[in-house]
Amino acid sequence: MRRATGTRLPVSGVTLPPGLSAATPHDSLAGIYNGEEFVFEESSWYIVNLLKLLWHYGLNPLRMSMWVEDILDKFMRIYRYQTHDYAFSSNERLLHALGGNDFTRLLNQTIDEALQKAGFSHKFINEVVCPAMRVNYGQGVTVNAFVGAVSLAGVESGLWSVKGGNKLVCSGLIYASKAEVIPGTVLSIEPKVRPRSSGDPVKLYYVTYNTTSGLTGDTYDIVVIAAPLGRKSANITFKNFDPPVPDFPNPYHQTVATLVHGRLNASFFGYDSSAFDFGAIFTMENPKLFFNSVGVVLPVGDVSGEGKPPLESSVWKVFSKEELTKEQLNLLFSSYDSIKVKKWLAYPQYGPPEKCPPIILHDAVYYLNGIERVASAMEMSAIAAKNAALLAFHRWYGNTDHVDQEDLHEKLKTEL
Ligand SMILES: CC(C)=CCC/C(C)=C/CC/C(C)=C/CSC[C@H](N)C(=O)O
Repeated sequence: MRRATGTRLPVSGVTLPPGLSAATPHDSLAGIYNGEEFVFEESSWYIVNLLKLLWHYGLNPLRMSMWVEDILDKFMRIYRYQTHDYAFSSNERLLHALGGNDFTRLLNQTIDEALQKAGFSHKFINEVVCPAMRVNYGQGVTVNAFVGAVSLAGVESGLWSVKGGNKLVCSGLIYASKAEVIPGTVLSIEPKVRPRSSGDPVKLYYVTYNTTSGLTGDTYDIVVIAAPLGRKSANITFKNFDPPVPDFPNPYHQTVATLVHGRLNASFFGYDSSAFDFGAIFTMENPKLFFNSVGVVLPVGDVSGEGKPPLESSVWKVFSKEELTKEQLNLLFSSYDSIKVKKWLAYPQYGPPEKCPPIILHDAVYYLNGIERVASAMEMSAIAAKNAALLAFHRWYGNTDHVDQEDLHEKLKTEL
């Protein structure tokens, strides 16, 4: 793990000051663009930045950090609960155990409503909070307030990145678990009851999957689904379930990530190329804008700045709702030599009040991705996975004392 050099809003340095010095010559600056002009341009001088922030937004940035920190402090309780093997049978219960009604309320209101109630200014919400939602979740301030808080945590300074890419977390976990991976696509799951000469019959699930060698399958005691369910994502048929697996609406939001090796067009942003040193451009809501953010992709771990390519020949990551047309690319870049486009259903389409999909789909069928409706992030998926493992274990052995326990915070305070 390395300190992240990625997407950070210019307001985030306020809580963790990098020092009263100028940024290194290789440090690129962030700006907030409203579709016509920059409403905020980061300065490479910490003190100038601080004064600019105070001038534009008063104490809102500092208060925002404190607001997020307060939620984060309560959220971190989950690691303690899981260390003590406690599990939750629904995402709402998990959330309630961490922050009580304050947390469940966050699911039922927008980040806009929550921050307005907390006294943040419209200007700050539109110019700072909205761009953070757009870069992280491709949506505006109508997302639920919990994912809003996660998104704001994601633009603070002091984050860490995985050297080599986040995909190493998945391969590392598979390796550590010694799991045998069968490459293929799951098509259906069906309960099977196997009679036993002595005692109760064994309840199993037959999972059918398509592999390179054709259609095949196997029986399992416990099934854990770790892919978003839906017609456009994991299209799994639940055959002959009694009771049937409930249908739940699960809309996902399309995001297009375009990686471009080239030169950003300063004049598109109304700048002369010699004075244009933005490495991250966040955007406000504007129907005329065809992208959500543009940011330079930097290697993880190179804190010295040495080895970083000059901004003019960098790799840029553009997030947009739709695939960029040739005309749009030519507007945004004065020249480019290679492009990679990834269109995907990256996270839920958020819209409070949010109802989370169940974790338990059947006796021993568990579903992890419901937690994405609370907030979609790899940290959340890791928590959901550990919760499902603990839950499956406790339900298998009938340990009711470690499932859906109330007042865990108080209980663990006195236990330790
Ligand atoms: C409750 C709070 C404030 C934080 C929970 C901890 C957490 C999940 C932190 C993640 C912060 C982060 C890196 C957010 C970026 S947005 C997610 C990103 N788009 C992704 O796909 O992972």
